Amino acid sequence: MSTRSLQIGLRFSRGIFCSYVGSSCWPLQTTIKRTKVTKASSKRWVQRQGSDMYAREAKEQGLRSRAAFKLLEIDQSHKIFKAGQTVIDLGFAPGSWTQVAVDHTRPNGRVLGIDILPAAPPKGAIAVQGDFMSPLVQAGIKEYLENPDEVEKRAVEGDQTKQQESGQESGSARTREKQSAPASAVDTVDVMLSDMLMNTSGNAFRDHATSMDLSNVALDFALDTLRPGGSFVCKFYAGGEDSLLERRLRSAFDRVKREKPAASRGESREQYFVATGKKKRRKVESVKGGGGRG
Ligand SMILES: C[S@@+](CC[C@H](N)C(=O)[O-])C[C@H]1O[C@@H](n2cnc3c(N)ncnc32)[C@H](O)[C@@H]1O
Repeated sequence: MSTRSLQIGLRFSRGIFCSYVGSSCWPLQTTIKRTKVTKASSKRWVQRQGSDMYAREAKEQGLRSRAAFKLLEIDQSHKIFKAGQTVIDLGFAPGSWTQVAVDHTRPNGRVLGIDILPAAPPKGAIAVQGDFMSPLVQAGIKEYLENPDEVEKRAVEGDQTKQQESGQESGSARTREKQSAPASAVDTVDVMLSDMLMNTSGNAFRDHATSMDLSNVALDFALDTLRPGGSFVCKFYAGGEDSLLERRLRSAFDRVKREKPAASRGESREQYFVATGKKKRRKVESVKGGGGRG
């Protein structure tokens, strides 16, 4: 195992831009452990991709990954997307779900991707880099949702002035942003997607626990920000506690289904919850058993 530190800041970017929100780069020092990718394992991965029809088709259609086909199948069955919707895509990188969301919400849709890793958003989307488990990152997303036009404008302005700013200046801006980050809920999101998962460790218990943490925190955020009637699609790594997550979903949404799309590899324990028809007045406090660890 090799350990590397990454400086994670809350940065909104559009296309090839990489802009700070105003001057708010909140440096959250995050240590990410990475398993060394050996030559043999990367060769096996390349071979598998080559013989995989979804990977081939994704390449042909200009989609950033084969994962797009999972969301396309889910949308075909559950009719999640409509023109003009606001969509949040948690764990968006490399961005094929975001591409599907942009395409299916035209015209006038708005798609925001969040990922802990740096990645340029697909055309038509905006992205923020940060650890979604951080309350500061969640506050930044809520700030965006409360006034997306303003934040996008500031992102462009911030990009123009960023190069002139010193580290010290962004430190004081950070304090201002922390103080002004809104805590209020904003019911403006139509669809919340979460495909978040780091590389699995091979330890089924640990991978399941990590996945439940991510899913519960994503659901808490969805309860705060989804409109009544909104939809939540969430990847999870199956295991003993997924029935608790399902129970929470059932208390907050009219319909909840487990899905294993054809493009999801048979040997993988990943599945998806598709929850549609968010009930009115279902907030975190009324839907017990949340992650709440953020
Ligand atoms: C399977 S990939 C998503 C693929 C994506 N849906 C697509 O179609 O291209 C999972 C992503 O979740 C991200 N992720 C995992 N944990 C995260 C966290 N705590 N905050 C933000 N992103 C996270 C990973 O960095 C990774 O890019």
